Amino acid sequence: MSTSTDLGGVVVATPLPYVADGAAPAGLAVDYDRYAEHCRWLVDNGCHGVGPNGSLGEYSSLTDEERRRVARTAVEAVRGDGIVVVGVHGVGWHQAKHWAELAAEDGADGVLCLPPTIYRANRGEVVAHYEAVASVGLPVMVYNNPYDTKVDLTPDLLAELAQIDNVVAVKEFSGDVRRVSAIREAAPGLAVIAGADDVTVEALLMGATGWFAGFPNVFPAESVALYELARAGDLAEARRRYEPLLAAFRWDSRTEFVQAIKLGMELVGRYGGPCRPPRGPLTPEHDAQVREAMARAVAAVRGGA
Ligand SMILES: N[C@@H](CC=O)C(=O)O
Repeated sequence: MSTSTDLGGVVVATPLPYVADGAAPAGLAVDYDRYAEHCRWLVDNGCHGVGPNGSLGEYSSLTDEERRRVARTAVEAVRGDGIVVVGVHGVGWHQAKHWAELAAEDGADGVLCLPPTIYRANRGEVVAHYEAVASVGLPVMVYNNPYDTKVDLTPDLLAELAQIDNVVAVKEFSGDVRRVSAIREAAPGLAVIAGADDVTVEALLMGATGWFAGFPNVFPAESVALYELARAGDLAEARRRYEPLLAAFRWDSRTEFVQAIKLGMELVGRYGGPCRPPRGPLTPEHDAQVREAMARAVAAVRGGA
């Protein structure tokens, strides 16, 4: 169990299981029971928590009612055995703050928040956005994803955000592993969380305290083992286990990451299922690439390679 106040550890960004239902948006309803079972399975396999309503959780395809129920389902499923860090991304501060208030009411341990998602906010606007979200009182993990938001939370800007009460961590998704050291220098009190699967070991070796991304949905126990090896500085063993996983892990940063991770789950016997439109299925070429990457990863995990 994690009691981390910096929202560290292996916290899994969770996808949603949909089932056909003509009355639901796009004919696909969230299967809450299956989602609860998945959250529980992750913590039972050693993960330190779950992150509902991130981009992997297709939050932007949910109705408001669904979005809240997903967060509540996660809290109820893992309560006491892991942390729940709810995605509260919003087009502006009002929406993000609203979702943070609901997360607090529902018993979340923290929130994950992008900068305003609908326009390229300037520095002062980014600070005001996080002040509003942090005023709710839950620990806040800011989310640097300059590909989706067009706002880069640079080490210098993070140093300013770290001054805000309750801002405790950054999920670093830029892909630039140099950022880990730069952030630790600029904002020593801010926890750096590896935000993309294929930079995890590099980031953990350089002082990141968590891993918040998607492929632990496929390989939870192995991810926790890898996390512990990297945190302990066992580079040789971490690299031996990490390298066969990397071709799969790279899909976490690709446009079709949701579909790829759901296919990865199917390939290890879990339920993945479809995505809500406009996300479509993988092309045959991408499908084959994910399967090939997964075959290598699964062989390594099963063979202990
Ligand atoms: N970017 C994803 C996590 C990555 O797998 C999210 O925020 O949900």
